[in-house]
Amino acid sequence: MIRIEGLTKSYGNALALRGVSFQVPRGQVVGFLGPNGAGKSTTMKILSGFVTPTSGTAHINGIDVVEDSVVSRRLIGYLPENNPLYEEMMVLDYLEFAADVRGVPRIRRKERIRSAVERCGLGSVLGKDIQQLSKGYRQRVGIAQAILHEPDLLILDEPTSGLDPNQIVEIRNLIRDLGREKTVLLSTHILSEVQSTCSRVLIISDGRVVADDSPEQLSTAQGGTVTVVLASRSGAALEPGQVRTVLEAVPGVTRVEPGEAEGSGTLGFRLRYGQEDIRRALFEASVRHDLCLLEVKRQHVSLEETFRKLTGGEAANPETAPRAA
Ligand SMILES: Nc1ncnc2c1ncn2[C@@H]1O[C@H](COP(=O)(O)OP(=O)(O)OP(=O)(O)O)[C@@H](O)[C@H]1O
Repeated sequence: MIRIEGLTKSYGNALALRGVSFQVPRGQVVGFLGPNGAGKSTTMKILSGFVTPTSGTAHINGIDVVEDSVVSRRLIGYLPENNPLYEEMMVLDYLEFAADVRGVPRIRRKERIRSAVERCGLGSVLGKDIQQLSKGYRQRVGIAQAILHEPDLLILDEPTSGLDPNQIVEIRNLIRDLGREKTVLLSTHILSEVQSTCSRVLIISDGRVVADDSPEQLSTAQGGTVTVVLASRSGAALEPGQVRTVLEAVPGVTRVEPGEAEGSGTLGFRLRYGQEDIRRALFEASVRHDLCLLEVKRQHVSLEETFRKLTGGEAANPETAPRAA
């Protein structure tokens, strides 16, 4: 559905995209994550035909978005960042106007608007001016205008930004519902949103894609910690330094830190690991060294930690951030 190859974009001397490539097959709901200024909106604007790339190509369903932007735009429903709407218009008038702009044939217009209104839950506000609406309802109007022409691909730039928690849940449910029949690319800063809505995550930092995987795999690939509580099998006193040496030698363990014990005669440690699951090797080492594992608890790195690691932490701004790996 989407094929992007070697996309670059410079605004004057500033390079917003430094060679972005990815593909999205039909039917996926993809979360596009990245710190401020990473290049998410620029990528989405290029796909939607509002910005021309400096180099590289982008295709929607095989249609070049630069060469054939009139055709490619028909395949896309786009909700821009900040959702610009005509505030003084009534919701119904605005949707009629949007259907006209989108080239929805007159004969189909009524039915398409009815369907978008129903899907986005706008029935009760059709007669209101847009300026009277809450931010949540405005986002629904923005999504309704994006689906009027029944596009196969939805590009949603921060659809839940500025919403309260209830509104966020409602818009998320709407996106999940739309994702059952459409391909969706949505950008967000909210990591939990990606976990609850998306089957795939693309992380972009400083104009480059730095990760592309399912939310679960992304966390797993970054490793995590295993907390253990150990006792001696024979009843002999445990010597912390010796036990630590045993644990450090377990294949896959990258660091051993002190952890919580469970009472006298026990020792607790926190073991950091990379990609490998260390639990089997840990069990075997314990048996070999006459140790009894009273507790083993594994925790993957959270998506939030993964994001910070891949994007250079809080200072992840193209002007100031260290270049991501
Ligand atoms: N019209 C423009 N003129 C000059 N620079 C721009 C323009 N639009 C974007 N940029 C710059 O390009 C870079 C990427 O911006 P972009 O808006 O694509 O990032 P983003 O990931 O969407 O950020 P945010 O999460 O803050 O919306 C930033 O450094 C930004 O300042």
